[in-house]
Amino acid sequence: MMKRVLVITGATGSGKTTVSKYLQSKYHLPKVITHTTRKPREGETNGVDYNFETRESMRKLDLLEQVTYDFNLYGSSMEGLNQAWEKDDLVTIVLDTKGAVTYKQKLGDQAVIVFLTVSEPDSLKDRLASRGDERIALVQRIKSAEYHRDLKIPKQLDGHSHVIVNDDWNQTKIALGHIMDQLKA
Ligand SMILES: Nc1nc2c(ncn2[C@@H]2O[C@H](COP(=O)(O)OP(=O)(O)O)[C@@H](O)[C@H]2O)c(=O)[nH]1
Ligand SMILES: Nc1ncnc2c1ncn2[C@@H]1O[C@H](COP(=O)(O)OP(=O)(O)O)[C@@H](O)[C@H]1O
Repeated sequence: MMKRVLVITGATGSGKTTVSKYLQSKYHLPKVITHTTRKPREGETNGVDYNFETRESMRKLDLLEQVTYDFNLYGSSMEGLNQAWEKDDLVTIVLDTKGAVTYKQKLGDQAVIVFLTVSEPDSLKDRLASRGDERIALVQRIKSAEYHRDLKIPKQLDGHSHVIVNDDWNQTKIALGHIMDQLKA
């Protein structure tokens, strides 16, 4: 089987982490752990949710791509991707849209993109608040250029992605099931 990576992308609060966790538990897809200089949120574990880095340790990594998102650095390595591929031919990764575009450009058909969105962008703020994000962090996030950019699918991915409107979780599970059926066929 060709090795592939299911790239989950979309705005903050659109449900990327929820989808990634569901794909891990229901379909046993290994997740590529990426690196960030962001501080861990409550409940996040180093080496599981992210490899949490300092600017110093981030600089020493050999990264496939790196972005700045809301003043923090995020990046993923070929080593991390290969580690996940050692476990399974189909793996998943959560990226911002800029990272998703890079993956599509570098990996072609090996990168299968899922763009998550909601029909009412204002609902994202409520979801972030109910997730427990600190108010200051939330306000800053919503102001960031990256947040606004990721509300819309980038033109390079338009027509080359599965788009899921994640309003209703049961519908999203059905849509993911269809994507998984296609990938396994
Ligand atoms: N390009 C890229 N984006 C990443 C990477 N790791 C995480 N991200 C993205 O960075 C953004 C911010 O992530 P985070 O602070 O965890 O907040 P979230 O949006 O609530 O998941 C999200 O769009 C993530 O998908 C990475 O290695 N590369
Ligand atoms: N379909 C949905 N309906 C309502 N809330 C949702 C839905 N999908 C996810 N959520 C909730 O929204 C919040 C943000 O989701 P999360 O997966 O953390 O988003 P992201 O990783 O894209 O920032 C979480 O509290 C999550 O439980």
